[in-house]
Amino acid sequence: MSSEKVAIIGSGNWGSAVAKIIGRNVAKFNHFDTQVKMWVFEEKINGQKLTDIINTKHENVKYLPNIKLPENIVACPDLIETCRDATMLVFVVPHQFVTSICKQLKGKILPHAKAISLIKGIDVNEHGFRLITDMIQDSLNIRACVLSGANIANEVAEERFCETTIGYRNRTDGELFMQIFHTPSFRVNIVEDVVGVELCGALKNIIAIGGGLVDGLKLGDNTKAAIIRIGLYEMRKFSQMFYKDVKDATFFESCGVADLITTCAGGRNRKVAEAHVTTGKSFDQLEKEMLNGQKLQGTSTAQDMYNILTKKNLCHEFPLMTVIYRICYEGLPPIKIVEDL
Ligand SMILES: NC(=O)c1ccc[n+]([C@@H]2O[C@H](COP(=O)([O-])OP(=O)(O)OC[C@H]3O[C@@H](n4cnc5c(N)ncnc54)[C@H](O)[C@@H]3O)[C@@H](O)[C@H]2O)c1
Ligand SMILES: O=P(O)(O)OC[C@H](O)CO
Repeated sequence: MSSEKVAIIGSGNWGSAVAKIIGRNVAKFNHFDTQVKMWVFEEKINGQKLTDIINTKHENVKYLPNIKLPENIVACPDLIETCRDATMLVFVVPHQFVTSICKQLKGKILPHAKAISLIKGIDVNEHGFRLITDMIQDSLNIRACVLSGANIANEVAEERFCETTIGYRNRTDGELFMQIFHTPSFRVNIVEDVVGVELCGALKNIIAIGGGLVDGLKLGDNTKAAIIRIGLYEMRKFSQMFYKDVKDATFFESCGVADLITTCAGGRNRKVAEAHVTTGKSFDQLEKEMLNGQKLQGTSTAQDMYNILTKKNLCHEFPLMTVIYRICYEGLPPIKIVEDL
C-alpha cells in the first residue's frame, strides 16, 4: 500500500525535466503511488491544449521538446485537482507565480503534506523580503525543503551527469524527497541549511546577468572569473548578514559555486544579458523574443535585491549586485559592470 503521493506544481523547462526523474523514481519504490499529476498552466499549441499533447505524446513540446516523459506523469490543468490528495508537493514555477498558487491551494491540500521548492527567486514586498520556502510554509502551514544546484534543465533531461543539493530542516523530509530525485546521473546531496541553499539559487541569477554582460562586452575569461568570485562573495555576505545560521559549507555544494559557474556559462540569464549588450534591446523584449515563453528570473531578482539594499542603506556593500540592477533598469552602460566595481 503506497503511503506517499507526489504532485508537481509547474511544467516549464525545469518542471518537465524533473517530471522525467520523478516519474521513473516513484515507480521503483512500493511506498509511492505510481501516478504523478503535474499541474500545467494551460495554453494552446497550434490549436491543441498543452495538457492533451503531454498526455498523448508524453512530451512537453513547448518547454522541453524531444524528451519523452514517463507515462505515469499525468498533465492536469486544474491546480486543486493536481494537489488535493498529494502528500509531497513539488513547487517548480517561476517565483512571480507562487503567491497566487499558494492562495489557491490554501485549505485545499492534505494537512500532513510536505513541500519542496525548486524555485530560484525571492519574494519582496513593502514589508521586506521572504524566502519562497517560508511563503509556502506560512501560507499552507506545511514544512518545506528546497532543491537547488548546477542544473541546466535540458542537460539534466538528457541524463548528463550533474549534482544537486537538497536543503532540509527536518531530516526525514530531506531523505524522502531525495528518493524521488536521486539518480546515478542526477546526484543529490542533502544539507541542513534550507536558507543557504535557497539564497544561493535566487542570488546566482543576478550574477548570471553579470556573466552575460561580460560575454556581450567580450571582456574574456579572466573578467568572467572575477564576476563569479565577487558574486559568490556578495551572495555569502548577503545570506549571512540576514541569516546568521547560513553555513559557509553550503557555498561549496552544487547549489553554491557549481551553480554559479554553470549559470554564468550556459543559462538563459547569461544568454539574454549577452544579447542585451550586442543588440541594445531591452531585457523584456529579449525575454519575449529569445525564450519562447520561458521566464527570466535574474533581472527581477536584481530589482528585488536593489529594493532591499536601498531600504537598508547597503548598496555600497554590494557593488556588483547594485551595478547589475542599474544596468538592467536605469540604462547604465554595460561597461560599468567593471568600471563601478
Ligand atoms: N530551466 C532551468 O534550467 C532551471 C533549472 C533549475 C531551476 N530552475 C528554476 O525553476 C523554476 C521554474 O522554471 P522553469 O524553467 O521550469 O520555467 P520556464 O521559464 O521554462 O517556464 C515558464 C512556466 O511558467 C508558466 N506560466 C506562465 N504564466 C503563468 C502564470 N500566470 N501562472 C503560473 N504559471 C505560469 C508557463 O506555463 C511555464 O510552465 C524557476 O524558479 C527557475 O529559476 C530552472
Ligand atoms: O537558465 P537560467 O539562467 O535560469 O539557469 C538555469 C539553472 O538555474 C542553472 O542551474
